[in-house]
Amino acid sequence: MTPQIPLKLLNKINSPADLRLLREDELPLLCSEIRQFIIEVISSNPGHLGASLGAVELAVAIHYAFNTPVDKLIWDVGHQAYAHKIITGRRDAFHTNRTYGGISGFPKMSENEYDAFGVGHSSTSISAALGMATAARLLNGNNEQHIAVIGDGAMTGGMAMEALNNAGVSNTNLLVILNDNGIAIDKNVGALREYLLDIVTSRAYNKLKDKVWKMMGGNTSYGKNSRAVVKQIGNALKSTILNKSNLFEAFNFRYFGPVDGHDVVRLTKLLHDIRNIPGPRLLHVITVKGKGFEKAEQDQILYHSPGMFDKTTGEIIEKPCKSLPPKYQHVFGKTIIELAEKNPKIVGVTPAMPSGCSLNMMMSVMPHRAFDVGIAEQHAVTFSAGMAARGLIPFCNIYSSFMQRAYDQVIHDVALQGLQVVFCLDRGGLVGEDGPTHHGAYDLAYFRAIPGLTIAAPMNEAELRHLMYTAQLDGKGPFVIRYPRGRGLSTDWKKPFMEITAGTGRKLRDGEGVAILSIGHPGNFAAEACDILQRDGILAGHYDMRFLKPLDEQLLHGVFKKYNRIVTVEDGTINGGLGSAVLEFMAAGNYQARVVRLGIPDEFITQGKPEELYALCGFDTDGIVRTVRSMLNS
Ligand SMILES: Cc1ncc(C[n+]2csc(CCOP(=O)(O)OP(=O)(O)O)c2C)c(N)n1
Ligand SMILES: CC(=O)[C@@H](O)[C@H](O)COP(=O)(O)O
Ligand SMILES: [Mg+2]
Repeated sequence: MTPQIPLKLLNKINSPADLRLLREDELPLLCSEIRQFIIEVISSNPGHLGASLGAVELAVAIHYAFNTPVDKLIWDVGHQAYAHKIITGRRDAFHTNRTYGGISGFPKMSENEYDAFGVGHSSTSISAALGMATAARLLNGNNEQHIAVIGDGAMTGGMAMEALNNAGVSNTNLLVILNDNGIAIDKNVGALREYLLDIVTSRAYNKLKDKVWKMMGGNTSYGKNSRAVVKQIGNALKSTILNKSNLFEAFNFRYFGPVDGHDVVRLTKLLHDIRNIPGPRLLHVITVKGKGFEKAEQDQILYHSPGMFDKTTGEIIEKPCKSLPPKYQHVFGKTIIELAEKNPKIVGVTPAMPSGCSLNMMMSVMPHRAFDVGIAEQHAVTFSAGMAARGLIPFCNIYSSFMQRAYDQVIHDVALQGLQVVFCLDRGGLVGEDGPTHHGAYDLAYFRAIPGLTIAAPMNEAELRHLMYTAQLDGKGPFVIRYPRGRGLSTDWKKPFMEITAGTGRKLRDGEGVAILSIGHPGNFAAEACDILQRDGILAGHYDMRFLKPLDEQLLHGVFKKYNRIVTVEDGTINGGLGSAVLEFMAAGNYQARVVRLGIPDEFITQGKPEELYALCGFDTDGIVRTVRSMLNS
C-alpha cells in the first residue's frame, strides 16, 4: 500500500516537468518529503535504503537543472535511484518496488523513458553515457546532455577507469557526477578511496576552495570568462591537493568540487552553471549514505539493504530464527576460517562483497590472509591466479552474476594453467528481488564449457563444507563450488570434514520407471516431490549429481539402464547445464529414454520472491511433481 503521509509537494510531482515548476526554495521541502516516503515504503517492502537516501538531492537537482528525458541521466548500479523513480512517474507504483509484477529496484529502459540505461552491475555508467553521447553527436549534432552518476565504490571498478581513459580524449560532452559518500556496501577500499579522502579532508584544499569561491564573487555564475576561471581553479587544485595532481584532470576531465550533495539549491545552481561547458567534466559531490535517517547514517553497512525495519526508530525487524538453518554464506564464512587454521596456504579473496559472502568473518580474524580488492571481479580472479602460481590456495568468492565479468580470467589465467583456485560462487540460481541483473543463471552452463574445471554444487550446508574441504586438498586444480542465496535446510551442518571424490554423485532413493537427477539446492525440492509422489504410490528414483564436471558417468550408466523416464532439475539455465550434459551422455551412450529438463528457461527471469520464481520456471516441488505425473501418463 502507498503510505498515507502528508506529501504537500511530492503529490504534485508526476514527472520532472512538474518538478521544474517548483521554486528553487521549495526543493529542500520536496527532498525531505521524498526521503520520508522512501523510509516509509522501504520499511515494509525491503530494498536498497542507504544509497537511495543519500542521493535524494542529487536526483532532484539533476532533473531540475537538466531537460530529462531529452538529456540522458545514467545511474551506476542503480540501487541509489529511488528518488529518481519517484519523481519520474513511479510514486504510486513505488510500493511494488522489487516485487513480482512490480517495478524494478533498478533503472530499466523498458520500464520508463527516464531510465536512459538499464543497470544492476557496477561501473557501467561512464561507458554507457559516453557511448550515448557519441551516438548523439553523430546522429543529431550533440544537442543533448549526458550525465553519469557514479559512486565512490563503483568508481574503483575497472570499467569506470577504462571509460574515463577513453572519454578524456573523445572530445565528447559528458558530465560525470561522482557521488562520494566514502563507502561502498562495506568499507570502500584501495588507493582511489584514499585519494578521494585526501581531496575531501585536505585542509589546504578546503581553504583554497573558499578562496576560489570568493574570487568568483560567491556565486556560481562563471560568466564570459568561464574558461579562464576554470583553468585557474584547475591549476590551483593541481598544486594544492597534497602535491598530487588531480587524477580526473589527468584524464582530461574538468574537475569541479567537492561540493555538498545535500545542499539541493546550491547543487541545482552549480549543475545549471556547468551544464553547457563543453567536453568531459566531473563534478565531485559529497553525500552521506543513509542521509536523514539516524540509524542508517550510524550503521551504513547494515542499512545498505536492511530488510524490514521500524520506520520511526529504524530498529531492524528480525524474523524469529533460533531454529533456522544457517545461510550458505555463513557456512562458507565459518568453514574457510576452520580450513585456513589448519592449512596455511589458504587465503580468501572477495571483490567488494565481504559481508555479502561472509568473508568478513575471516577478514576480522586473519586480516593478512583475507583480501577485499574492491569492485574488481576480473582483478580478483587474476590476483587469485597469481597467488596460486606461487603456491597459495585462494578461495575466491564472487557472486555468480558478478562472475560473468571475469569469464576470460577464469579461462586464461586459471584454467589454462591448471592453477588451484577455489571459486566459491555465492548467489548461484535465482536470487529473488534483485531480479534479472543479479540472478546467477548462467554459471553452470558457462563453466561447463571450460576444460579442466571441477564444478560442484552442494545440496545442503554440510555438502558445502565437505566440498570446500575437498577443494583445498593437494593437487585438486581449479575448483568451482556454487551455492544459492539464503538458507539451506539442515541445522546440523557442522560435521567432521569429509572428502567427496570429484565426479561422484549419490543415490538418495530408489524408484521405478522414473528418475530425478538434480544438482545443488533444488535437490531438496526433488526430495520433497518424491515424498509427495510416494504418497500416491509413485516411486521416483532420486540422484544428487553433486558434480556437473566431471559427470558421474558410472552413476548415469546405472540410471539409464534402469529408467526410461528421466527428469533433470537445476537452478541454472537449461541451455548447457546439467540437463544438456545428461542429454549428451545419453546420445553418446546410445541410450533411449525420455528426458525432461527443468531449470531456468531461455529467457530473462523477472524479480520476485525466490519461491515465486522457482514456480514460474517450473522446478519447484509442485513443478517437479507435475512433470513426473505427466511423464508417467504419457
Ligand atoms: C559488478 C558488480 N560487483 C558488485 C556489485 C555489488 N555492489 C552493488 S552496490 C556496491 C557498492 C557500490 O558503492 P558505491 O558506488 O560507492 O555506491 P553507494 O552504495 O555508496 O551509493 C556493490 C559492491 C555490483 N552491483 N556489481
Ligand atoms: C545493488 C547490489 O548489487 C547489491 O546491493 C545486491 O543487491 C546485494 O545482494 P544481496 O542482498 O544478495 O547481498
Ligand atoms: Mg559510496
